[in-house]
Amino acid sequence: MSIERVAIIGLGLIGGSIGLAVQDKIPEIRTRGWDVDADVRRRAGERGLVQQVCDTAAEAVADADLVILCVPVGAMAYAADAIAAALPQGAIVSDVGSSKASVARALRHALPGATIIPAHPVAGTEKSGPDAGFADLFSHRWCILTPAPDADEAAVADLAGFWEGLGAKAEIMDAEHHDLVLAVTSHIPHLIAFTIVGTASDLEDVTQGEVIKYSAGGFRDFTRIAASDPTMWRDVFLTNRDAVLEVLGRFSEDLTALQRAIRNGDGDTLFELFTRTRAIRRQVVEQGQDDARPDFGRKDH
Ligand SMILES: NC(=O)c1ccc[n+]([C@@H]2O[C@H](COP(=O)([O-])OP(=O)(O)OC[C@H]3O[C@@H](n4cnc5c(N)ncnc54)[C@H](O)[C@@H]3O)[C@@H](O)[C@H]2O)c1
Ligand SMILES: O=C(O)C(=O)C[C@]1(C(=O)O)C=C[C@@H](O)C=C1
Repeated sequence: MSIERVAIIGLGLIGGSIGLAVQDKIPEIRTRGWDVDADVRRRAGERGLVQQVCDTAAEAVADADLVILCVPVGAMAYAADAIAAALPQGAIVSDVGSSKASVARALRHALPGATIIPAHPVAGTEKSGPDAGFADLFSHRWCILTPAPDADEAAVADLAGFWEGLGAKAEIMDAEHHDLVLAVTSHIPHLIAFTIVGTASDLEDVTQGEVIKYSAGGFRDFTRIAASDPTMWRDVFLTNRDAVLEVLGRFSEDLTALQRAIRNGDGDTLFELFTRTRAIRRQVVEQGQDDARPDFGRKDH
């Protein structure tokens, strides 16, 4: 089966970007969408995020061969319940959640017998909502598919082909492994940003407003990440608890070692680490994770 009709449930940053990307890059696929929030549905219609914004979830999925749930991970089960009765036989159900193992369990429970192929486009911004999406968000970015070992191979291939059609690079991964890798590369970095911006703001009393006034460079970069959607990130940490706590334990040990090095005047340890991390930055840039965010690098960003 090749995909001809996609239904997008949740029309915020990711759902809206998928809708725009399909219309831009695979226009032969028809797009319908629905969001629980009436204001989002109205704005999605105004922006043309999908060809048809529906009044109900049932109408959106009625003849879809691919349904993609683009809601916060804590809302996946509710979204699955909303489509359950109307889901066509044989349709692929996927999602874009930032954590995978617990979402897959929730979807299997809500949609017994459905063809469920979870996925995670590793692309986003700190913005959210129906005004945030853009068609090139997924260009040259990874989309990690985490099918169960007994998943329908043709459905996995169809979904991988769909994401490649949107410009992404598809990769297959075990869900638990995905959750550990993303805890390292995405979840803990966000937690660090939330923490440092929170700490700096708490220190405003001491610094009398100077943290915000003089924030440039490093702190400013952290504030972009720390501006990310609170609902989304609350749900990520609650659903990827084990992997996040494991990586956080290791991070805390490394931080304590740095604290000791600073206290002891151990410059070699600091220099060695900073040399190593500088080389890692070079590798990341060389591996060409092109940043498709339209405002990336702009002065007002
Ligand atoms: N933001 C990112 O950078 C990013 C990147 C990759 C994956 N993701 C994942 O994508 C998903 C969506 O994130 P987003 O950034 O698009 O969020 P968003 O807040 O921009 O959009 C989510 C939308 O889902 C709607 N919604 C909530 N509950 C619903 C329900 N039960 N039924 C229907 N609609 C519902 C909301 O009204 C909202 O419009 C999350 O699971 C997130 O983890 C986010
Ligand atoms: O670029 C950003 O602003 C993001 O936070 C995107 C990012 C990431 O951490 O890389 C955030 C969450 C996702 O699940 C995938 C991508």
